[in-house]
Amino acid sequence: MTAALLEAHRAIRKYSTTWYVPVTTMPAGLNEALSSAYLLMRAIDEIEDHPELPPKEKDVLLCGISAVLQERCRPEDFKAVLADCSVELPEVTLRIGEWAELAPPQIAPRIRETFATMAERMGGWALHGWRIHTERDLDRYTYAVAGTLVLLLSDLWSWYDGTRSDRTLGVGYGRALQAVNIYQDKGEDLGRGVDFWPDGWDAARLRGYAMRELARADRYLAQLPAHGPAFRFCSRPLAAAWRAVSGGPGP
Ligand SMILES: CC(C)=CCC/C(C)=C/CC/C(C)=C/COP(=O)(O)OP(=O)(O)O
Repeated sequence: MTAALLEAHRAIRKYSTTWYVPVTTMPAGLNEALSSAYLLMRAIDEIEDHPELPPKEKDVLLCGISAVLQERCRPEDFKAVLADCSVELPEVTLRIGEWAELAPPQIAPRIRETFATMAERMGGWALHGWRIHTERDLDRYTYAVAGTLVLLLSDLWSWYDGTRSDRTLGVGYGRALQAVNIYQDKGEDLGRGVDFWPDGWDAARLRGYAMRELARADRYLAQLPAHGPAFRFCSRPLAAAWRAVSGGPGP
């Protein structure tokens, strides 16, 4: 294992109880691609969630990162975007150039495309104060920050060993996991002034939304080759998501 990949795994361990094992146990090639993807996601997510950054500045930083991802991804260009930030940013964000370089060149542009688009959309959500009033708003948010990740995952499985997967069900997998996070993190999110719950929704309604998407995620998983890397990557986080919503108020 290269020093760069080892560093990436250390960074993932700091942030994720859910994804550390799935990412770091993947075979060579997929491992670098998924490590790069996870850390690019975390790097931009830390800007979206930052408690002290003003919304306008979040949008400027996220659109600046998006632009560099659409250009040559030079580490110095990421540094220039982040240099004038008014608050201290976490290491995972400051090292975004390193994470972008980890991706294998044959598939790197596909990974960068996901995060170029995601960063721009996140900037818009932050700028407008995450106005999530209806189920359609929630659909659009869960698509932007998680559904599109599984579209990327499906392309990675296909690139790696030709694994075919259902991208419609894949969007459900992403939405499900994001909805479960929103279900679990309500107090924490409200504490920093962000409300992802559509107007008038109670726990039973959000849990119903999550369970409908979890059922799609189950079908996504069931269609993957048993015991292949894609199946192994997706199964554990999905089981954890089901556990998180089991036993709560019914839909
Ligand atoms: C390789 C890669 C991009 C993996 C992510 C795949 C995926 C479908 C993510 C859904 C979005 C989500 C719930 C992220 C939270 O991760 P987190 O690390 O905050 O989760 P945790 O707090 O539960 O550990």
